[in-house]
Amino acid sequence: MNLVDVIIPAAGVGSRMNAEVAKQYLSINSVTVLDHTLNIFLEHPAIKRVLVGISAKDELARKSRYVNHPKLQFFVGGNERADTVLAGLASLSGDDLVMVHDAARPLLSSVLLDSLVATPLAKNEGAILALPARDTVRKLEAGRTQTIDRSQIWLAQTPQMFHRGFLYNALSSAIDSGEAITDEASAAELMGGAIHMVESSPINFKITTPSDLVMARALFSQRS
Ligand SMILES: Nc1ccn([C@@H]2O[C@H](COP(=O)(O)OP(=O)(O)OP(=O)(O)O)[C@@H](O)[C@H]2O)c(=O)n1
Ligand SMILES: C[C@](O)(CO)[C@H](O)COP(=O)(O)O
Repeated sequence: MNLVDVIIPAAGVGSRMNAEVAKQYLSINSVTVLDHTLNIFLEHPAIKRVLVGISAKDELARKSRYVNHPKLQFFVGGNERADTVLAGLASLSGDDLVMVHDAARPLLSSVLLDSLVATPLAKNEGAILALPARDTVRKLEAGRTQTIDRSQIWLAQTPQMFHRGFLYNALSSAIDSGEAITDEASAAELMGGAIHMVESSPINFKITTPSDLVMARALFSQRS
């Protein structure tokens, strides 16, 4: 089995959630979103270490129920998600496999994690969970619509897995060149890296807005 380090970017402010605290600290069934996410990785046998990127001003991360877990470490993140991930990569050494997973995706299943971990990766490749588009896809530009061939459209999720050295170089280069990148695969593509798409589930959605939190709470209630 591949042994993998995980970086969890959790240094965002959650502006689209518009809540009193950053969304990773909102509660679902009395457990924070971050702790739900940590639980998935801390329980998984393929995971070596879990590195959580938090804001320099964070006063809540160390209240985690896993704060003393031997696999868990915190580091200070950056202004953008990519800066947080890069800081996490800089705190690791070697070229082992590393995964990046949003703190705000607490509904990842261990079965999907197994599928990703089992994906063989060359040094300049990546593997990500992604969801094929199900609905008709339409582009709206300058008031005109155009229907796009949905068979080629995949919605990127996390985790996203790479060899550490390749991802470090790809993210550094994308940040230095001022490219606006929202995930690791975008940076890898800019370096010519091939990305394996591992088919995911809509349940692994990201909690972004208040309606996502409602759905996540309903799904967790159904589980318990
Ligand atoms: N500087 C940043 C910005 C985001 N993230 C993290 O990246 C993940 C995905 O980002 P997103 O959903 O955009 O979170 P926020 O930036 O917090 O939300 P928003 O864009 O609504 O402000 C989240 O777990 C978030 O905490 C991070 O670690 N460092
Ligand atoms: C990485 C990501 O979750 C993939 O869907 C996403 O791109 C994160 O940030 P966003 O600002 O919500 O696009």
